[in-house]
This record gives sequence, structure tokens and C-alpha cells, in this order.
Amino acid sequence: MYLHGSSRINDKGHLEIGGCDTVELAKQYGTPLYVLDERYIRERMKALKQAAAQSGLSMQVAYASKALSTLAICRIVDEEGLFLDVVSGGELFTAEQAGFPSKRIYFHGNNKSIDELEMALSMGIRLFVVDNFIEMELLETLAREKKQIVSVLLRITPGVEAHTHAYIQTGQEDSKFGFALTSGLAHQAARQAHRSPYLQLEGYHCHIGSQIFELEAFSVAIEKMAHFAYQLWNEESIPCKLFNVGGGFGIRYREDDYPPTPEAFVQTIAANIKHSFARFPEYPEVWLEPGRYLVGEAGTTLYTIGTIKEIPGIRTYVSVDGGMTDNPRPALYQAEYDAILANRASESKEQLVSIAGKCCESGDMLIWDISLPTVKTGDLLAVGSTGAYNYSMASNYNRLRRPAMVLVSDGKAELIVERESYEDLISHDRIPKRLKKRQSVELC
Ligand SMILES: Cc1ncc(COP(=O)(O)O)c(C=O)c1O
Ligand SMILES: N[C@@H](CCCC[NH3+])C(=O)O
Repeated sequence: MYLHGSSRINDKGHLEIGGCDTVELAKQYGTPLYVLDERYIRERMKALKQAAAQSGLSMQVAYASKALSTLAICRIVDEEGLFLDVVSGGELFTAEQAGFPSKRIYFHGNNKSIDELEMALSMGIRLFVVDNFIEMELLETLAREKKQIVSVLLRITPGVEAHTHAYIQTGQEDSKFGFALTSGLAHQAARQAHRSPYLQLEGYHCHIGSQIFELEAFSVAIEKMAHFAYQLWNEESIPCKLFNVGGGFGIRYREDDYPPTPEAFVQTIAANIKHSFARFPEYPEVWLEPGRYLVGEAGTTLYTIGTIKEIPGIRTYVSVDGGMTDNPRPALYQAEYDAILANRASESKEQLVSIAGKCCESGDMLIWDISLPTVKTGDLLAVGSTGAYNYSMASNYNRLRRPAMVLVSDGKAELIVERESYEDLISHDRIPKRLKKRQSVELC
């Protein structure tokens, strides 16, 4: 497994992250356990901000909190001075409770409810990324009622397909997201927003997919977006002051993944904006909004190995105490992960096994065919690059409890999400009176 950030193998042959021995972490906090390398998250944020500062454009970095939203993460994002992209009342509430400045929050989503819009308006967030006509009209009505002028970007689908997994492509025109470019809907939306006395159209947004390695996809999308923005400016004097290029920057899940560097992402985006927006009197302010890039590689999940089943000549199934409930990505997207035995990390790999989760689902497989030292019940397995879209997509299927999360740095581990208890699992259940438990046991 590629060792990211502060991860290393210590003298005992144990995986260490942020100066903390993972074997000790597992003993203290139990497994499954999400371990987050704080220093690495901060480094990634700083690296992207620095690349943005050197881009020759006015460029802001936002964090797409759908990748991982917790109070502590919001605090880190705030301390590092990034903007925050939220897509639900829940993410917004988390940011508010973490004391994240509302002027650096903006709201995405293709079906924001009235309650969510009102909550965001009352918090005075920086802007809304309007996804469709119904939302635009709703927002206008609410702004009129509140006598407010609300800043908006329009989410545009530029018809660009990034080369990534089909289910996580969002840039193509046949998409539930945004106003499609070639259909003329995007032009119509821009005119409508520009005319409204209650909306301040600041510019446009596009997001062409996730886990992208191909820089060319950004170049094509930017060119299309600039052409669109220029038509509206040139023919109808509708300005484009702000252009949000979305996220999607790919990361390393496996040894043989070679994602572009942050500098390469930013330089490609900046060069294309300078080229494509050259006809405007000035360049727009540019926003980037990656999620996975900032937190993905900083996360590692620790599992305890339980049962081992060998089907001679076919396969050895090694089951861990978590699975698709804490990491649904292999089941959803056939996502591939890498792992090591955290308690015997220096031993040579001599056995080919497949890692199974504990859910009652044949598809609950975390890794097919991985070489590990000969595995024993009780060993500790560490799966890398689980910081993004693991906890945030976790479920309680089979009534499994969602794991705890610790933030590690400089040899210290701090709990930032508690492990769910069995009581948590039933805390929202209610029993109708007619089904109440019997007071006395009747003999049948
Ligand atoms: C609109 C939008 N912005 C940002 C992101 C973050 O994507 P990623 O985590 O791949 O950077 C997503 C998710 O794909 C998204 O849909
Ligand atoms: N959830 C996806 C990414 C898409 C997210 C947002 N559009 C993943 O785990 O890869």
C-alpha cells in the first residue's frame, strides 16, 4: 500500500500514522476505526492554496464537504482559510455548529428544499449555486419576501464527460444537474437571473466529474464555458465575474495510480482560463471546489480480521469487522483499494486473499485479490485512502454501528467522531401503542 502523508512503518513493524502506532489506536478505540492524518489534510489544503496564489489569477479554494463533513473537519477548513461547499441542510448545520463563517459558505444541490433555502438565507451565506428554474423562482420569491438581494452562480452542464467511472460523471448534458448548454436552457437561465431585481448573477459553475486524471477534460469544459459566458456578455451585457470550475481532482488509491499534482491541476485550469477568457475586459475570479483531493488520501480505515475461509484452488475469503457500511465505494462503483497488515507491516507478502465485509450481501467485498503476509484471525488490516466518501456515505445496514474517527497528529490521537452505540441505533425507533411489549409473559 502506498504510504501517504505521515504514514510509515515503525521499528515494531507496525503502521504508524501521525506518529501514532495503529496497533495502539485499535486497542484504545476499537475497530473499525477511521484514522485521519491532520497534518496531511492541512498540507493538501496549503498546497492547493499556494498553487492558486501562484496562478496569476484571483483564485479561491473551497472544500466540498460532501467528501467528509464533521465539526472538526469544518474547523480545519476554517483555520486553513478555505471556502466551504455544502449540499444539504445537514452539511450547512454542521458548518454553522462548527462556527464556520457564513460568508465563506455556499450552497449546492439539485433539489434544495424551502427549509434549506430559508436556513441558508437566514445565515447570510456567500451565495447559492442555482441548479434549475424551480429553485431560481423559489429563491427569488424568498428573497423578495425578505427584501434581500441574493448572490447566485448558475450550475451549467457543459457536455463534457471526464474519463472516470460512469456513475460519477456529472458534466454530461443528460444529467440531473444544472442547465444544459447546447439546449439553450443555460442562456435562458442566465437571462432570467440577470433580469431579476432580487438575484445578483455573479457567474457560472460547472463540475465535470470526480476522480479525474485527465487534465484535457478541464481544458475542454473551460473553453465551452468561456464561449457561453462571452456570448452572454458580448450580446446581452450579462457579466461573468466569478467562475467556479468545480472539483474532481483525482487521488491515489492504488500503487499504480498516478494522479496529476495540485500544481498541474491548477496550472492547466489557470492557463485555459487565461486563454479562453482573454476577450473579456478582465478575468473572472476563479473558484475550485475539490473534496476527495483534500481529505481522501489522509484517511485510513483499521479493521480487525475475523473469519478466514479457504476454498481450495479457488479463493481465500478474509472477513473484517466492517465493510460496505463504512465504505460503500467498492460495492457502488467497483472502486479499488489497497491495504496492508498494520500489525505485521514489514513481513513479506506470500498469500493472495480477498477481503470481505461482514454484511449479509455477496457484493460486500472491500478488495478482491490482494497479496498479504499469511493472515491470521485477530490481525489488523489497514485500508488506505478512505478519507473521502467513506464516513460521509456510511450506513447502518444490518444495524451495524458506524465507526469512530480519530484525528492524529504529532503522536497524539483525538476522537472526532464517537463510535455509534446500540442505543444510538434504536434511538429514533418508536413502537406504536398496539405493539407495546407485553407486561407479563402469557403462556400459550
Ligand atoms: C458540484 C460538485 N462539486 C464538487 C464535488 C467534489 O468532487 P471531488 O470530491 O471529486 O473533488 C462534487 C462531487 O463530485 C460535486 O458534485
Ligand atoms: N461519491 C462519489 C463521488 C461523487 C460525488 C459527488 N458528485 C465517490 O465516492 O467517488
